[in-house]
Amino acid sequence: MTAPATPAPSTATPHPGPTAAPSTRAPSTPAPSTPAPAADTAAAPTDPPPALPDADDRPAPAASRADRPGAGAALKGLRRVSEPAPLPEIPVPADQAGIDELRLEIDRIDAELVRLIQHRTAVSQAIGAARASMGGPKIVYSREMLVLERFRALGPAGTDLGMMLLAMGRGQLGRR
Ligand SMILES: C=C(O[C@@H]1C=C(C(=O)O)C=C[C@H]1O)C(=O)O
Repeated sequence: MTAPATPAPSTATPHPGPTAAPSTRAPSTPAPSTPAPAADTAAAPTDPPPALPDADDRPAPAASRADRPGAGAALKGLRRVSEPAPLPEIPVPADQAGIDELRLEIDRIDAELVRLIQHRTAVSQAIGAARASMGGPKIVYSREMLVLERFRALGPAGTDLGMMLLAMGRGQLGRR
């Protein structure tokens, strides 16, 4: 895929003393097995991942289990850009009007998610294009494992979501 016309702005502010996901995750959270990140958005979720040439440091996927020793230490490689805003409690609506109101909120959330995913994809592809132009690897598994650890806060489906985001960022770069 092509890189975005404008350079992706860097929103990552170095943060001394990262306090990433592990501190908020219960140690007893079951760890689903984490398959290798998908390399192609067009691939069915059940497809075996295609060969991924030019990766610099594989195989790291198997080491993504948060229950392995040192998982928390590994997450220190993920910077927390800012403290997350606390989320409001959502009361169960009492009537149709309340449901309609919450649906509006879902519509807003979804639109923002789509916008952010598009932005993330553009940022990821810009990094990939830069690395390719420097003769570097197309994929950095060690970094991808850190990204997936972040999404583990959402449970097993979060890992799937993280893998889909990684695949979107790879675009053509991840194809054979
Ligand atoms: C964006 C990068 O390049 C690739 C894409 C990643 C992503 O979308 O998060 C992570 C690692 C790399 O495989 C990067 O190295 O940070």
